[in-house]
Amino acid sequence: QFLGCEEASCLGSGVKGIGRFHQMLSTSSSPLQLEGHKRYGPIWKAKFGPILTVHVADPTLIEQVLRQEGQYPMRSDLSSWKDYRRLRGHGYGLLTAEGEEWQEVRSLLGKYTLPPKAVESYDGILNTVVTDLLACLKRRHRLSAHGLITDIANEFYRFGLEGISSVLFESRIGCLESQIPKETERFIESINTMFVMTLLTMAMPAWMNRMFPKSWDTFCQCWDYMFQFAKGHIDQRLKKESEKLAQGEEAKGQYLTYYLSHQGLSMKDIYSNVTELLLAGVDTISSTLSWTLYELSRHPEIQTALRNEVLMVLEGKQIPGSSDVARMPLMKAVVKEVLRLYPVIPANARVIPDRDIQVGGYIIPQKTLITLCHYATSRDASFFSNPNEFQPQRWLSKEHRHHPFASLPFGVGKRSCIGRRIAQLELYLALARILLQFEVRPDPDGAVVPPMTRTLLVPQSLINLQFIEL
Ligand code: HEM
Repeated sequence: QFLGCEEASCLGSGVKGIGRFHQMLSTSSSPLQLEGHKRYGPIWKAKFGPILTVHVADPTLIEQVLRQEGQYPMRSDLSSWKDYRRLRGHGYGLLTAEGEEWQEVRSLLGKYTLPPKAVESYDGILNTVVTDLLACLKRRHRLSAHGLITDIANEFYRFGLEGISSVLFESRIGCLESQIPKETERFIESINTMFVMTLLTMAMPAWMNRMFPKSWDTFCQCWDYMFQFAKGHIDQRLKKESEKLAQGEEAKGQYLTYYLSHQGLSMKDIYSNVTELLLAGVDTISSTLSWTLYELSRHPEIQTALRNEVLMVLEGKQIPGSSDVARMPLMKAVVKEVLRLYPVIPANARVIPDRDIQVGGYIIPQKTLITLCHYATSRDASFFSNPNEFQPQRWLSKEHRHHPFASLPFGVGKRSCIGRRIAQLELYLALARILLQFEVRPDPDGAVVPPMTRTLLVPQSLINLQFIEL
């Protein structure tokens, strides 16, 4: 149910006094954003279950919100993710922490995830993960009829989990081996179910969650497993470290868990941060990689141009490093374009906890959940010509500048994605080597696969691709 903004110049009435803002990152599905924008223009109020939220679907207005987000930007003041942590007595990780607590961890982690120099150092370990991904693809390729690999996202989930684990632990956890560890499968399943349950628990008022606790219970069980998985790996890794030290060996690690544990963070906070980083590194990578190959398979001329770019930069080398991918403008444009069309997190959110703000001539009262609809803006013909077409060249042309807030797949500002540089490096390293080994073609029987929202933006049906070995 939508309430058009034109009905009131102030969005205050009815917005104040809502008890629970469950939203974590997004309540707004992609079709809902497009429909809302079409019916009501760039700003409107809408209800999702018990949550009343102001939607903003114009880059200038999104910029206005983000410029007023304050010292400690907040995505939501209450969410089922936070409820779970309170219930179990867990700490908050970077995704869920707020205020000074958030700022402290953000500054600490940011030192190792944001400066390009710091991120470059992960290329060695990430390349070992890419080597295993290629072995996996070759195994599947050999066993398949006509090189058709079905459900490509499934291979990339395991790649995402192994990739983020390698950065967190500087060691490998076996997600890409031919015998997939049961715990890996269960971790990935837990993430997927948790996202679906996030939507269900948000759509119901709190009393309904108490009366019909199945969704809430399943949601908690998924988180329990994710925390348990992370704790197991952290304990194992830190134990190895202390054994090394006991034997007089130098134990200077180059991995995120090491940095966190040597900067005075409590074990409780390390567990919650690592759990949330593991979660953040799986679907994001898998989805972006799947959509990239899907689009490249449908645009063979762009695929060939990208392969040529990789070949030219590598000059006969087989394995690119971070300095090589930094010299691949088409690669960067392809990933940017994929994230414009398929932003894994299709809407972002902000709550300004302590003051009303003015946006596009409306007053948005403090504590209102504001949904930033960047799926809608990035498919809006006013900001991108042929908005539904895959045209990476648009990012390379100097004449066509885009509004800087029209496509924000990683968010922007102090609370933006802290893993974006790691994610980009991982995607570039994987894509470069996949394209050197394979030509990727669409599923011969395959229809168009549209995206849909399940908290995250996911393919509506499986993405199957034909791999031809080069
Ligand atoms: C294509 C890949 C990715 C995309 C599109 C993406 C997108 C996003 C978005 C939209 C946000 C919210 C930003 C905001 O509120 O302004 C976010 C936050 C975050 N992301 Fe990512 N992400 C990706 C990969 C990763 C990876 C690989 C990691 C882990 C290394 C990661 C860790 C995080 C964390 C910890 C936050 C919370 C930051 C904070 O609250 O301070 N992300 N991401």
